[in-house]
Amino acid sequence: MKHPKSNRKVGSEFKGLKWTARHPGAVLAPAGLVASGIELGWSATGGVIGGTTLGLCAWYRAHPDTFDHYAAPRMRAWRRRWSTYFGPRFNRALRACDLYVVDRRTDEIRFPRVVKVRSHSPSVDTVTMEIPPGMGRRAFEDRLEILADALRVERIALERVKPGRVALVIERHEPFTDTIPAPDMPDESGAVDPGDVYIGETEYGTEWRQSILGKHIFIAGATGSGKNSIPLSLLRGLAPLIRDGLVRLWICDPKQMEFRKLAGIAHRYADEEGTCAELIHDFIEDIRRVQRDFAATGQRKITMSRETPLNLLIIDEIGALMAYGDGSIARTIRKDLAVAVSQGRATGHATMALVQEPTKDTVPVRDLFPIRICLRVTTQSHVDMVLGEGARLRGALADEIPEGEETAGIGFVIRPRSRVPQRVRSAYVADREIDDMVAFIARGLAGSPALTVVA
Ligand SMILES: Nc1ncnc2c1ncn2[C@@H]1O[C@H](COP(=O)(O)OP(=O)(O)OP(=O)(O)O)[C@@H](O)[C@H]1O
Repeated sequence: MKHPKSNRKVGSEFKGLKWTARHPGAVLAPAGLVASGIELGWSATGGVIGGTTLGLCAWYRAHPDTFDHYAAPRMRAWRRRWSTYFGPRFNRALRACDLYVVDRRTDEIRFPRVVKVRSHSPSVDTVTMEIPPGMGRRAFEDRLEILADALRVERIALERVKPGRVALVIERHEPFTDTIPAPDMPDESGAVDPGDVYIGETEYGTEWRQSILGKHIFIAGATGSGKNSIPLSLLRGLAPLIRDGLVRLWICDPKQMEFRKLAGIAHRYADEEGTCAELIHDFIEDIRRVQRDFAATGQRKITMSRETPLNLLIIDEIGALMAYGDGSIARTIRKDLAVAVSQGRATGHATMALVQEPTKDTVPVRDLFPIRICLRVTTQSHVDMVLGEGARLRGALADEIPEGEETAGIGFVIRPRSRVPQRVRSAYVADREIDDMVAFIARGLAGSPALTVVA
């Protein structure tokens, strides 16, 4: 039944009760501690707290992978929920940005209410807020910059969760302020593990490493975002294996830029759309050849040697190839890549495709690549196109990375075994270092001794 609205505000005791019902933990946890202190004694309660803290410290030290995955995001989100996105200071920031509405009858000020805080990574929080009636999403959109200044954070992006709810994706600070120097080139093949090659750093201060053993990697980034530095960093790490004929490069370079320098050390190199399609087709034929050898010898897995090397196909600007001609090349490439991705693992054939714009031409092939890297892109929608649905909401603000050399090589990958984006930066391989690498590889390519390393 409809009833007339009163001009009186809801009593503060009932507001308090409502708040308690919404945040039972905030009341139950301290109440539980006091009850335990009274019932079990303060020293026993202190012992339990101390034991829990010690257990967490031991977990933190002993198993960083599981701690960073399970415990750290929850602890960080809890801390930020109650220290940053709560109370008068947070409301003051909202007020300074005009992010509130005033009830015309009661003159009560209503702020957007924080419903959930997630802190998937140390540098990004996702704060879901319920917006009060009378306030639109546009109000947030228009004030994101001043809100970022008011909260003293790097930048804020907005995602719509559902009607009446928005999520602020808050990038607190930029973890990468310096260029990461080019990776060292090991002297000997024995010092390289192709299953674990250095590319750069992660926002956790750990090394960003990647396997090329039958892996398929898709790299998206606008022009100047630093895409090339990813394959080039990998190649420096793999240099002795390429020099010794244990890894073969197949390069499609329709743009004829940096990769042109690698033409002399590549097993195959093509720089026109038609010849690129042929090269990709021959790569598939190579997979089939190894499969036939497997069938003949009963082998099931490649052992890296000069006779059976690993193969790495790099396709620069796959978008250009997919959009070329009458579509027949795109169809062939798509079919061939589907074979490479589904069957290349056992035969030691890895692929790496680079693209400036993950548009609808490239979407069909993008889904074939299990590992995707998104550097700076020009549109919000590109982020989820590359990294998967909801990636931007979980903090992958790749469209918000400022354009410029100081941010080149910065991007996001989805952390293995989770859907959480991780900010990464690849090392920078300058022209001089590409030349050094090419000279190093070319010196030994012909006539180095046969070597066998198990992949
Ligand atoms: N990893 C990096 N770290 C720091 N600076 C980088 C990095 N990669 C590239 N740069 C700088 O950014 C500039 C642009 O990089 P680059 O041209 O390789 O980007 P790209 O994404 O490959 O562009 P395009 O698609 O146009 O080839 C480079 O000239 C270099 O100065």
